[in-house]
Amino acid sequence: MTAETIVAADLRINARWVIPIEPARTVLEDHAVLVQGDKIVAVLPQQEADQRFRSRESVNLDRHVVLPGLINMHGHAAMSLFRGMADDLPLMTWLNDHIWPAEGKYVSDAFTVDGTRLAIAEMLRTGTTTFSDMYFFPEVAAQVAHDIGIRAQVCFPVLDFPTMWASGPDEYLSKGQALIEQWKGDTFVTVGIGPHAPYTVSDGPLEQIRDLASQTGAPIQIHLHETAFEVAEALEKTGKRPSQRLADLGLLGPATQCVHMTQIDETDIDLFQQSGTHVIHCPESNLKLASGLCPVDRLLKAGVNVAIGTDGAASNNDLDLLGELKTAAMVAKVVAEDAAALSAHEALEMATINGARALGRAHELGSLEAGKLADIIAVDLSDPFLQPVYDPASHLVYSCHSRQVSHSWIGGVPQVQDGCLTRIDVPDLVLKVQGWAEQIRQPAAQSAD
Ligand SMILES: CSC[C@H]1O[C@@H](n2cnc3c(O)ncnc32)[C@H](O)[C@@H]1O
Ligand SMILES: [Zn+2]
Repeated sequence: MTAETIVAADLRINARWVIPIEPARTVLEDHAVLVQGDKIVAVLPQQEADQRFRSRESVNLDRHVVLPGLINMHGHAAMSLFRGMADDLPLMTWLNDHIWPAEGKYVSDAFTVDGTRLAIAEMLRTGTTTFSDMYFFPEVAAQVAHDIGIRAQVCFPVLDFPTMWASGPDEYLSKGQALIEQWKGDTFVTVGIGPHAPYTVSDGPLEQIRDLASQTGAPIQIHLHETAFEVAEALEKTGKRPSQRLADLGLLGPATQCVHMTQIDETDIDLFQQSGTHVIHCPESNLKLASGLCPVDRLLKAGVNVAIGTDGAASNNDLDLLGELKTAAMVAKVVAEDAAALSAHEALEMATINGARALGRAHELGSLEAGKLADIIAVDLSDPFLQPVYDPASHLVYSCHSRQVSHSWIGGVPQVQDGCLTRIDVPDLVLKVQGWAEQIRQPAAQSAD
């Protein structure tokens, strides 16, 4: 018998429970996660780790559950500066009468720096390690995410009409193409194409988007079938459901992520299943704007990949993915009329491995397995009101609050330690956010005088 070689590691995380996501629906007890550089090298029982590894640093999390970092697949990060500005409105009134005028007035590169930092601070603090963004000044959001060290899919916007970022489809696409080139090969930032919605982007630009995506491999993310009105209006104008129009234009496929999908019939399910298109479910935004609800259970049973997103903080009104999971699980049961629909483990898969699949990064993200990137979070289950703990997966989805996220590492780098952000100066950020709020609040204050 030969003595086993001792392997060096940078970091050892000892956890009371580990939910690795792969293998599916597994809860490991008293295991260790070993990290070397930016990757996981082993997930194994602590006693075995004692024999096989020597680690430079050890973190003992003996009241915690450790799992892969969460993946928030849809949002508009800088819109955090509009949180609570226009509530209790349906989608088109919210957009036409409140959000789009405010964006025209306030959104700039400086707004995007501070708004994106605010969103990233909230997401990191609540367990997200990768997010997808669709907003103006994507070059700014990409740089902010990269500098902080959070992973981001940054989708540059495309609309038929001019905005503060571009004068029309040709400029959106040429600026976006330059961004794709700039970030090629980066481990933190990937660039996607973000046609806003079928009702704001016409066929010509959609065809250009299809060609750019196939030339570059860039993913496409689009708001789709958000409301019954969107589908009815499209049927009236084009004779087609928006999903069919996108399919006919060649836009559906494994690199396409469709956000919302509250209106689904059997033809949509067939299109998505056959093309490998992903659905991004945003239940809280759909509830708050009274848009409708995505039938997640039906889609999952049909083999469609469903990931989860918060949408922006102006329609949610937070970026807390654990909270979103609870909502998703509750709503899925009512929609399916089945209490077994979307179990706690399935909900956790939506926020981890399914997000990684939608990003085309399941080989390196979404589970705690040797060889994958060390994007790891820990949630402290010692709170008296979390006792007893029979099943940590149940607690994560149904009982925890995001403040119980205690630690987070991205590529092995600590981002949250004992509940504190390590790489963002929060007091300084809050001062800047208050400065924006004073400007944005001004018109209401004047009219009240
Ligand atoms: C093209 S940049 C993103 C654009 O989308 C707007 N937006 C935010 N939330 C939603 C939503 O739920 N449906 C449609 N559009 C949305 C945002 O304000 C930007 O203008
Ligand atoms: Zn959105």
